[in-house]
Amino acid sequence: MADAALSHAPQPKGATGVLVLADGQVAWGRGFGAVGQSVGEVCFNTAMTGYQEVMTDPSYAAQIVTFTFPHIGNVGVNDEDLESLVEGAVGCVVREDVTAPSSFRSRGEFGDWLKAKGKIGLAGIDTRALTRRIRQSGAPNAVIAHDPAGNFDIPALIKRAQDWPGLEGMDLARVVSRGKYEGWEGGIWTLGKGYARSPRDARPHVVAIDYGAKDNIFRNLDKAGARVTVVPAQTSLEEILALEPAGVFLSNGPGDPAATGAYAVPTIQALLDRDIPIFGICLGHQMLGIAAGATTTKMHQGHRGANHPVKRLFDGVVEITSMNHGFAVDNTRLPDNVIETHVSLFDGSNCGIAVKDKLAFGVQYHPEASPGPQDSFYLFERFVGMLKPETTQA
Ligand SMILES: NC(=O)CC[C@H](N)C(=O)O
Repeated sequence: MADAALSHAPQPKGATGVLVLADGQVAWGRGFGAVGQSVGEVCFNTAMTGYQEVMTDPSYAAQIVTFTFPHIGNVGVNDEDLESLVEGAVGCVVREDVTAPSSFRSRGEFGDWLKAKGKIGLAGIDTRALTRRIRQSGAPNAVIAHDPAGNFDIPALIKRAQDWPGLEGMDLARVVSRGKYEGWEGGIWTLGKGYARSPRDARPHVVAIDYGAKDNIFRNLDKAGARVTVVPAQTSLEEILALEPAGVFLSNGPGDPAATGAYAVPTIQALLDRDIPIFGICLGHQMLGIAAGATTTKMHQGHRGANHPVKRLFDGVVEITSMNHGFAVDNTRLPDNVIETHVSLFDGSNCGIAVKDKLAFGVQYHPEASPGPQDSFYLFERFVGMLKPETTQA
């Protein structure tokens, strides 16, 4: 079977998986990972490494990730390259069949791992054609389905994709947020040493609100010298203040930032009013923008990859960044108190803001990498450097 592009073709012999778009087009392939069907928005990610981090990033909740890199799964999976244990992408679309893992770090096979996580894989797809479709017409809603016996009810799958309301207006942050308070332990990973142990001396206390966070953010805050307490998305202002934060961190997360107005935005506004230092990443950045009076929009195709150039406006330096977003702060109508600090060199969209007269800033990209370059680790140091250290030991 040749790599399948989108078409209205009938089911070819041997097809055990299919991607069914809401407009009725299908791409037939070979299923792997979990058996079943899942609905979501189809996006594409251009990173050449880091598929395990991508598939465990909760910001991909309700999305089906098309990897443009053709060989996915070939270095297997391990127990270290995880960004979260909560749900992320519902499935992935890849070009080549997953081969036997080849890496000294591998502890398992990608398809088995996806299956254990209930995520569906689909191989044998012309991922270039699918990516071009997304670039031309925007990210479509679709169902990804896997059945080893090859039984697919295509009209029912089309209907499921059509009935799905889509990401716009969808509040997913509170769904994927971890449910309990957690003290954070552990810094960033290095080869041969694993994850660093946090020193126990007095450090500035960061309360990190988990809207679907990637763990490498907390590891980087730890490395930059913070003591980190992770709290759920709907933690009240009073509970946050009772923890006596030196600063508050707003995490990345899935869904539409404008749909978090019932809980996140008012809390962030109140933190701004109290002049508490704030740092937001991706969804956290977008919600900080909304709290300060900006608006967000849904992008045509979004940005997902590990080599996106971003210009830092105050000194012109270009950072190569990791990205995963489908919404953006609208930089065509920023209020006077929101200063644009970074822009995308791909399309000029907003990539960073600072709130005037406050110690509050956010970036649209992922300075924590995982996967991706480490050009922007400095942001964690800048944030923790703004904060007062605790006088007593934690
Ligand atoms: N990685 C993120 O935090 C993504 C934020 C938001 N869900 C978006 O798609 O734009």
